[in-house]
Amino acid sequence: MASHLGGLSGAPVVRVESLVRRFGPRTILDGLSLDIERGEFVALLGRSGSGKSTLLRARADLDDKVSGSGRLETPDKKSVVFQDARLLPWKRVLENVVFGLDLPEAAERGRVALEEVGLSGRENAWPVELSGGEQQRVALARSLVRDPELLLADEPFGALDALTRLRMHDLLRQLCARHQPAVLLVTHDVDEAVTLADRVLVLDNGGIAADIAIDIPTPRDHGDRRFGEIRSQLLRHLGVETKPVLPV
Ligand SMILES: Nc1ncnc2c1ncn2[C@@H]1O[C@H](COP(=O)(O)OP(=O)(O)OP(=O)(O)O)[C@@H](O)[C@H]1O
Repeated sequence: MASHLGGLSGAPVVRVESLVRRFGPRTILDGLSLDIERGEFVALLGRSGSGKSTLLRARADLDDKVSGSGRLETPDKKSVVFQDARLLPWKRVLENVVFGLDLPEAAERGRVALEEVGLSGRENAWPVELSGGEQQRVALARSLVRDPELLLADEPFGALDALTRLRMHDLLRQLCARHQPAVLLVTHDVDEAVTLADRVLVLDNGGIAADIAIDIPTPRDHGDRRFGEIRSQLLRHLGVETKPVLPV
């Protein structure tokens, strides 16, 4: 699992200070500040429309559609994973993983990355021949082969069935432990956030409404008492009340 240890060694990987972002007259992010340390795994929860994707995709430069202010620093070496794998259908799996990677050892690195995500032997398959979960594995391999300092993930497992999602949690946890990127994961799934993250943030009213360190050793058990407490705390911040289950 990612740890905070790397954070002792220097500046944060992501620095967001008093960030304001507006679409036309609507202010979506309203003075939001946030640091992510090297190797830290941060999950971002928030109601639909609260601005999670806007934060994840925020860029330093503004344009006609987006106005705002504040400071936003992210590393050059960053990768993004979306809900859909976005593979190039006319390229084989290995070609997708190393697409645009201009290195003599690209193919070898691509093979290693595919092995890491459990897809050895599928290098020459076409994307259409893979299941949704397998395609997301390829997307993860494509991200990690670039050795990113920051991995941005926008609901990467949202389209997968529950069992595949659990398997992907295990895989992502292992990959992050090995590669130690800083991670910003947007998710609707409170359990996913508590399972994976070092820190969970709740976005509300354009700012960080809660910032909760997850003090549970990994791998984490959903049935654990502390897991349940943190889940309830987060649900309250999201405006969902949970009632304790009374013994009968
Ligand atoms: N390109 C855009 N132009 C105008 N408004 C936008 C644009 N992108 C997002 N918005 C608005 O900004 C608000 C925040 O959107 P965003 O996608 O960041 O929310 P979210 O928290 O990721 O939501 P969800 O959980 O439903 O994906 C929404 O009200 C949305 O309509």
